[in-house]
Amino acid sequence: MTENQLAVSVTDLRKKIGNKEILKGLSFNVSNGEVFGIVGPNGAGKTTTLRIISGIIRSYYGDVKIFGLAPAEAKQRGYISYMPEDAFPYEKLTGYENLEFYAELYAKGDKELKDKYVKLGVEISGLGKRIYDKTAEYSRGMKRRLIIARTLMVMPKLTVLDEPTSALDVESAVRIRNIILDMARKYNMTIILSSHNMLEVEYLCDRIILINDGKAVSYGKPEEIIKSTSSKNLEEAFLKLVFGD
Ligand SMILES: Nc1ncnc2c1ncn2[C@@H]1O[C@H](COP(=O)(O)OP(=O)(O)OP(=O)(O)O)[C@@H](O)[C@H]1O
Repeated sequence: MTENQLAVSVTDLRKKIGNKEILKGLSFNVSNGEVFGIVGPNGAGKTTTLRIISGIIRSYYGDVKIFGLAPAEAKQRGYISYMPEDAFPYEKLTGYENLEFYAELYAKGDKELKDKYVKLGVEISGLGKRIYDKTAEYSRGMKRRLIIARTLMVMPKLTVLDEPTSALDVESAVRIRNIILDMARKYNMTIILSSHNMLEVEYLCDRIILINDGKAVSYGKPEEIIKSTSSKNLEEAFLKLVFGD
């Protein structure tokens, strides 16, 4: 793989908070146009890794490059659109106004570009006329659809989604997964997402890194990991790799 096909490269990433080592030497890369999953149980270090990649946590050891740039620089240039796990819309605004607000940040005064982002956001959200209601009146699933639409509509070079379907019912989770897959296929987007749902990443991701306690347990295509551990699915592979079940 040549350098310019690489969207993200992470080499020997380490992070300590206080005396606790949270990331213990993670290495992986993500190519352009790939949907990549960071998977692991609660507390494995997924959010910390995503926050470093997104340029939010700036102190760490190791080397991280986003399209050849330090994450903070890539963030500053507007290359990255990041959805935190606990992201919520502004409840006093309508869905449409929420999209306008976020579009403005990325369009930086370009009215035509802003309108293009908002139009795409409305379409991605699939909220129909409800987009003009105050988001305080939305269900949890509708709020998440709006937030996902907001994150994707600016067509970033890199989209980072922290647990996009956590705490959603089945119907909402399926809708969100379909949005992610549709956008990835239609626009060849580069997306990194985290999840503790092994079956979800098996469905969504081209390649994954399985992490536990800040370390990589496995890395590659889901089907290869399943095959190499003689498992029925990724969940079973994970249990074997971590607990030797
Ligand atoms: N600011 C902090 N101070 C102290 N410990 C922290 C801090 N941030 C994260 N940690 C610890 O680092 C470890 C990894 O946390 P992180 O949120 O990255 O994991 P995660 O895989 O995203 O977990 P979850 O699936 O629960 O969101 C956890 O043990 C967490 O308690």
